[in-house]
Amino acid sequence: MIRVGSGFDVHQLVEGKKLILGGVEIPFEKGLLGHSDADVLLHAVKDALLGAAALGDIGRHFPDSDERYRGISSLKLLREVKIKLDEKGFRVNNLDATIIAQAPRMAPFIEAMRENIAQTLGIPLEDINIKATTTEKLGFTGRGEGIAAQAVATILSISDRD
Ligand SMILES: Nc1ccn([C@@H]2O[C@H](COP(=O)(O)O)[C@@H](O)[C@H]2O)c(=O)n1
Ligand SMILES: C[C@@]1(CO)OP(=O)(O)OP(=O)(O)OC[C@H]1O
Repeated sequence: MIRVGSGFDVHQLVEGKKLILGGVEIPFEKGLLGHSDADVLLHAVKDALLGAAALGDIGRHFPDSDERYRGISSLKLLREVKIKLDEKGFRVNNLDATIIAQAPRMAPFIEAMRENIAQTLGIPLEDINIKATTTEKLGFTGRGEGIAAQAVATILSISDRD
C-alpha cells in the first residue's frame, strides 16, 4: 500500500549565516536562522517522510532544546529519518518539494540538491523532484524575510515490493 506524507517549514533570513538548502551551500548575502543548519528544504522533506510513516515530526525526533542538534547538518538528520523508516519496513517511493524564495535563484543548485537527497536516501535521482518559486514579491517570502519549503513524499512497505 502506498502512503503519502506532507511537510512544510519556514526559516528567517538573516545576515551572518550560511544559506544551505538541500545540503548545498548557496552563495547569498543572507542565510537561514535556526538551531540546526536551518536547511528549510530538508526539514520539509523529513517531515513529509515522517508523516507518511506516521512517525510524527522532526521536532519530536530532534528537539531544538537538545545541544546535540546545534548547527547539525540536516543531511545527517535526513539519514536518521531514513533509518527510522527502514526500521519500520518502509522505503521511499518518491519525493516532490518546492522552495519558496524571492531570491536567490535556485535553478543552478537544484541538481546538486537532488543528488544529495538521492545519495542520502539511497534512491534513484529520478524519484526526486525539487522546484522553486517566488511569491511575486508578496508576503514574507516576497519581502525576503524568510524562505519556506513544502514537500510531499510517498513511501511503500517493503513487503509490498513487486
Ligand atoms: N528562488 C527562485 C524562484 C524561482 N526560480 C525559477 O524561476 C521560475 C519562475 O519563478 P516564478 O516565481 O516567477 O514563477 C521557477 O519556475 C523556477 O524555475 C528559481 O530558480 N529560484
Ligand atoms: C531539526 C531542528 C533541530 O533543532 O532544526 P531547527 O533549526 O531548530 O529548525 P525547526 O524547523 O525550527 O525545528 C526542527 C528542529 O527539530
